[in-house]
Amino acid sequence: MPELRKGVCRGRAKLAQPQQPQETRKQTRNQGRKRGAAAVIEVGRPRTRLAAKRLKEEEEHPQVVVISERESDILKELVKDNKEKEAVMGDDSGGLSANKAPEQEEEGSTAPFPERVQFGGSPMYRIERKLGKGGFGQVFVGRRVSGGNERATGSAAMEVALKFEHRNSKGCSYGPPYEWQVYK
Ligand SMILES: Nc1ncnc2c1ncn2[C@@H]1O[C@H](COP(=O)(O)OP(=O)(O)OP(=O)(O)O)[C@@H](O)[C@H]1O
Repeated sequence: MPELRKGVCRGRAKLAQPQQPQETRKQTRNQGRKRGAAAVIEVGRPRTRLAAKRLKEEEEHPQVVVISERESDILKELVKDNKEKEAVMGDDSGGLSANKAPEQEEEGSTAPFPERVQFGGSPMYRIERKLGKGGFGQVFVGRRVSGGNERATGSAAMEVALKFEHRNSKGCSYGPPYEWQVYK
C-alpha cells in the first residue's frame, strides 16, 4: 500500500472559500475604504469639510499628547503636576522664585537701580552684574568701593550679594520683609 509522503498537499490548489453572503462582503469593502480614508487623514489631507475643520482647529490649538504605558500613569503625572502648580501658585510668602506676580516683576524690573549703594553704616558698594531674581526683588553683585578693609566680612565684605526689593512690592506691604530681619 502506498504511503502518504509528507508535504504532498503543498502544491494543491486552495480549496474555494465558502462564499460570504452579499451583505457581509459589502461591509468588508466599506471597512476597507474606511481604513483607506483614515490613512489619508493620517498623512494630512482631509477628505471632508468636517475633517478639514478639525485639522485646522488642531493646528490652531495643538494638544499636548502624553505618552505613557498605562493610563493611570498619565493621571498620576497630571495630579502631581497640578499639585505642584498649586503649591507654587498658592504660596504667597514670596519664598519661591517661581511664584512671581507679573505686575510686581514688571515694577521691579523697570524700576531704575542706583549705581552705588550704602546702607546703615556699611561701606559704599558699586552695583555690578545681576545674579538673579526672586519673587519680589532682584539680586546683584555689590563691590565695595569705599570703607571697610581687606579682611572685612559680612555686610562690609569686599564682594556681597545685594537684593533690591521695590518698596511697593507685595513683599513690603506690611513693612520691611521678615527676610531683612533674618539677614540682620
Ligand atoms: N548670595 C548669592 N550669590 C549668588 N546668587 C544669588 C545670591 N543670592 C541670590 N542669588 C540669586 O538671585 C536669585 C533670587 O534670590 P532671592 O533671594 O531673591 O530668591 P527668593 O528667596 O526666591 O526670592 P523672594 O524672596 O523675592 O521670593 C537666586 O535664585 C539666585 O540665583
